[in-house]
Amino acid sequence: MESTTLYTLLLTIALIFYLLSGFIRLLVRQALSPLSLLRGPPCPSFFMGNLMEMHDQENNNLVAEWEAAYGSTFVYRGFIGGCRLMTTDPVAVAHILGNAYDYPKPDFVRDSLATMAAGHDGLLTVEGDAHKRQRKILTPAFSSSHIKSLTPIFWDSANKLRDIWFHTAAQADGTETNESKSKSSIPRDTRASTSSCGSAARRWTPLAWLVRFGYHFNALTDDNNELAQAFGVIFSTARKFRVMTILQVWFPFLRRFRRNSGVMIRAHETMRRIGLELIEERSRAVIEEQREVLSGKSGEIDGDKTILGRDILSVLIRSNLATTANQKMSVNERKLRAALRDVERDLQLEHAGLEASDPQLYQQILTDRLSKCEYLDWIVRETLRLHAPITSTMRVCMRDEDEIPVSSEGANGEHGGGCLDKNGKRLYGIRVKKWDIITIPIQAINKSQALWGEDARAFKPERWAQPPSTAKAIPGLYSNTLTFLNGNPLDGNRACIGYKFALIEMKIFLYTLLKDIEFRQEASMVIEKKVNVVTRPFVKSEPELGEPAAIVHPAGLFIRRVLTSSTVLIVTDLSLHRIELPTAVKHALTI
Ligand code: HEM
Repeated sequence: MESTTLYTLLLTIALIFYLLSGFIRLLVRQALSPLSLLRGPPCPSFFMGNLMEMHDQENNNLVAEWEAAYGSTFVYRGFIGGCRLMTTDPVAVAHILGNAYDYPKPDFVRDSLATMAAGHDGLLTVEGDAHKRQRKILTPAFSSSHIKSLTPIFWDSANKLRDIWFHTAAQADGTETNESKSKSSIPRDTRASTSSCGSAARRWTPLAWLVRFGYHFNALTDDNNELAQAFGVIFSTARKFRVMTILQVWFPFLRRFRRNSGVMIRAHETMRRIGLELIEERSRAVIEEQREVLSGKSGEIDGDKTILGRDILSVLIRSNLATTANQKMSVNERKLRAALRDVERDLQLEHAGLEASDPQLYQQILTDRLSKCEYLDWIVRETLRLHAPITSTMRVCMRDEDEIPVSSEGANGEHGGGCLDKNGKRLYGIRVKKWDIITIPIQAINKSQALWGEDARAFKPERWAQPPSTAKAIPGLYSNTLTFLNGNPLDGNRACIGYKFALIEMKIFLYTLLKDIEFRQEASMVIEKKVNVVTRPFVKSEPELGEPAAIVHPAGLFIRRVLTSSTVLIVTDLSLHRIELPTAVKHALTI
């Protein structure tokens, strides 16, 4: 054989081997994984494992069925039959989530989150020291006192959304008059169709987030807003089941050939540009503000006074700039003032006419009352338990080897505790190796009958009067649910940083919308869940609507304006939950 031919042959073999090496490594890793000893459902496809049947798991009880058949800890199959651990065992979950830096999100999950919206350097996607640093910087912006100062923005947003619905409802029926543009004069018999509410509601979620960072309100109503269009592109391409997507998980070079990548890149560029503009604009304003304080032209920086002072970005920029002792002291001062203001407000509440004479103060007291309203609180807890917007999360073991402990006392009602392997041997620790993938089924744990009782899948706010003691084992940040992930981290905390934000915002939105609008669902309307970055309701019976319509995030509440019904139907499941106004929201409405 000629030497050039030989070289060409060797080069070709080396190239093929290089291209296949990732694949071969994956096969070897999967074959050696101790997870292959565990039980689990049959694998319907060599190539896709159980992934196809899992695609609609938000709308069926697949994980619960697997749990009933194989116990709380088992394996399912991923790409080319690789074993992935799935566990609803609270002890195992606490170990995995509690050691967040040894069990990070797998590379393909981070890449997909980054591509959607989070960016490669965002808090949601970075790991290790970079995460620790970002979390430390961001934490002050999510403190209770700061969230309290942000509530006017939530109220403004809630009112704005309500007005958009009023407006589109009136437009849909051609009944809009100058008068009907105002809240009080919307015709009572106008019905907002899902389609008419669709575009405004679709735009609402991502843009409302930006408002928290100081983005202008007009974006919510302007159809041609470039940021709204960018979000539209990103959200419409999220989570579509394609073989190519699975291949991109394991062969990163294929990620270059993402569909719509040109459009996506432009959408990302728009988001980035507007984000940077916002930062620049806020930085200028904060620096100017501080210059005035230092020159004595104005008093102490009081973050509560202006919209500028209240948005998250300004707080972050301030905390980045706040290095002098003088400014640090002002935080204590602000706390003292806030405490004194609270006392004053409680007193003023006793006076009639406060809403008219001092609407802002009234709003603040109202917010306080809302957060203490027991029944509203139960509704929110129960909605978040049954309808966690993030239905599962994935982790990968980065320790060379580890043994994940499992409950010794029959987690989820199993006899004898532990978990059974393929040979019927009882294990009290699950051996895993580096790169083994783990799924934490948040929704299944939140709805587990073993942990929550026989009626676990029913929407029952009253359960919160006395939650079952078995549910206390769930290592959740909030209400013994995993909705916001872990509450007892050992090394690294990847629990939701914004959960208090979400809770108060949900209450304000519920209050505002329920106060002014009546709701019902037509019997023919079928609502299911659809994952588009987060899980949102989707009108299955009206597929022409495409994307989810008329949705209040994050409560997962689908609403439609109706005539004269005196009841409110809250759609939190495929079945309806009829809640008579006097019992469901009376406390909130009569504050
Ligand atoms: C009902 C509403 C919300 C739910 C159910 C929710 C849930 C979650 C969950 C489950 C995670 C962990 C994701 C994972 O590691 O797989 C998370 C992380 C996070 N959430 Fe939320 N979230 C909500 C609202 C918010 C809000 C309002 C904010 C901010 C204003 C926020 C900011 C974040 C951030 C920054 C992280 C990343 C934290 C980290 O990795 O250190 N979330 N959230």
